[in-house]
Amino acid sequence: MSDTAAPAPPTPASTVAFIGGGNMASALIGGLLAQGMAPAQIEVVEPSEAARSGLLAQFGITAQALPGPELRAADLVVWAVKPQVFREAALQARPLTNGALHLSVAAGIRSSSIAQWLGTERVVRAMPNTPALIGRGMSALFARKAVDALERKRVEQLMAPTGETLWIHEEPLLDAVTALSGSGPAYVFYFLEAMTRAGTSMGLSETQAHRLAVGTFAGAAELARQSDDAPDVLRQRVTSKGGTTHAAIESMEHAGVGDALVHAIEAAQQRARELGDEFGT
Ligand SMILES: NC(=O)C1=CN([C@@H]2O[C@H](COP(=O)(O)OP(=O)(O)OC[C@H]3O[C@@H](n4cnc5c(N)ncnc54)[C@H](O)[C@@H]3O)[C@@H](O)[C@H]2O)C=CC1
Ligand SMILES: O=C(O)[C@@H]1CCC=N1
Repeated sequence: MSDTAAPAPPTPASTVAFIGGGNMASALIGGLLAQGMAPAQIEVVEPSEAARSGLLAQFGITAQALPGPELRAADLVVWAVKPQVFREAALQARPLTNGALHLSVAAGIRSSSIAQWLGTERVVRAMPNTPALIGRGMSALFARKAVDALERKRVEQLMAPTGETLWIHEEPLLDAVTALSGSGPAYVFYFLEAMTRAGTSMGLSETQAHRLAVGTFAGAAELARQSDDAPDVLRQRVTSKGGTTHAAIESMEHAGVGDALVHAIEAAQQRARELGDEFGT
């Protein structure tokens, strides 16, 4: 018998695993591939045949219908399933993912529930939004205490191609983030729909109205981003005394549009809390 130790089996390259391969997972996977990660370093568990075909066509990734031993190579597991199925999915994958850092994008589900289901304290939550698909997302991140600085960097690196990130240090605020920026793109689209409807009812074509509304949103948002002035100051600059904008803003104030929007966002926050209560531990 030789006293030379047998060569160690090659260490598999570290991989990132996604549990759930829908919209949010796709946005993150697109970013990882753009960073130069190979499709073979990305594992996806996705029960829907249609979604698996989509992942293969879009990214060249062969997703698995069920969690299997390939998950063991993942040092980072991203949870991109709906809150309603998180617990079941976590309990299924738990024996295969010990040792990994976990990142959840699920709305409402608290990190204490995730830690309990997965049997680890190494849990980060992110709340992204759909502009992540084009690298213009706005995400907030929250890490449990056991997550070290290097692991936080790892998460930042994963999120970087999707847009801006912001760490928050009080987990309950993630429900506010979910309500504001997580759901926020839908509010913008809702306004765009209404503005386009107004345009067509005044005689513009659908295409003209859509282009004018989208261009206005994009330009005004960029102006707000670049300007040192607060939105109310920027608004006042558009609003000539006795002019057209004044007539519109007066009408909106009379209808309570601003307050209604605040109430709507509070309803979203409340729903995020309920999701945590209903589908958490
Ligand atoms: N869509 C959005 O704007 C945002 C969504 N989120 C959160 O991201 C999470 C995913 O949302 P989306 O990607 O929009 O949903 P989605 O429906 O596009 O993707 C979820 C995927 O999970 C799969 N799935 C179901 N059961 C599974 C299981 N047991 N194991 C693995 N995969 C399973 C589904 O087939 C589906 O493809 C949700 O928790 C949501 O709260 C967070 C921020 C924004
Ligand atoms: O509507 C939802 O529940 C998810 C979370 C934020 C955006 N979409």
